[in-house]
Amino acid sequence: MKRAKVVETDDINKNGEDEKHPNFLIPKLCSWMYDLKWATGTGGGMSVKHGDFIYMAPSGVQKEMIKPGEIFKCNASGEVLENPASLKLTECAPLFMNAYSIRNAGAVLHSHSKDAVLASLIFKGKEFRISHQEMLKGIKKGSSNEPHKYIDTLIVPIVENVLYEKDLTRRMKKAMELYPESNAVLVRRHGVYIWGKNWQQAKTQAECYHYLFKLAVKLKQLGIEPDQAPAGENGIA
Ligand SMILES: CSCCC(=O)C(=O)COP(=O)(O)O
Ligand SMILES: [Zn+2]
Repeated sequence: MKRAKVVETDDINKNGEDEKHPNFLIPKLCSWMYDLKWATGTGGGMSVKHGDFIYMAPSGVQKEMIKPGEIFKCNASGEVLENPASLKLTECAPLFMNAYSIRNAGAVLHSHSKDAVLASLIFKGKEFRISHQEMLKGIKKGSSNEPHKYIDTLIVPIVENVLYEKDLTRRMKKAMELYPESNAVLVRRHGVYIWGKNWQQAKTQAECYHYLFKLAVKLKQLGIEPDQAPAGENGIA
């Protein structure tokens, strides 16, 4: 028997609205992304699953100013059921759907952060790699509950950019199938898609990935390979 979702009374605002509903969460999370410069110039965005439905932000709007009444409601196949403000659905919709259908994600975001773009450029091939960093522990191995270890090498597949966002769908799917342990796909010269089992995990993993992207760029500038095992480090042991 399906258990009814419990709504915490703390989540209900004075107008009787559930503030943990994606109609409220997505504007809040998009504003957080904007503040981090991950969703400036209308780019980037976020999608959250709630029960049997998938909620997505609109396209081409100021992502830090989205209102609860502007969020799209879709079914599990990504078909739009409600478009309350008659806006255009995000161009990222088919890419967000990859995370739901291939990884059973509960939330997915698309970031245009400069650190993600630079991380996609310091490695010329198909993979971003970094190892021996404490923040690796904040990222799970694929859909499992197993975190990366400090000594593991985190690999993020890189796909080449295309003219239109939706045309990235096939490349992202291919990258996800080739790299089942990754919870992110970098898009060269564009940004990154990151997902998690719920919005909290998508958010924390996104923070860890972005931290590691920034660090890798700096390490490269210092002539240190981000995936190189430590050598000649002689601190107290
Ligand atoms: C300057 S945004 C270019 C288009 C893009 O990359 C993007 O992520 C747009 O997403 P939207 O949700 O606005 O369709
Ligand atoms: Zn984009």
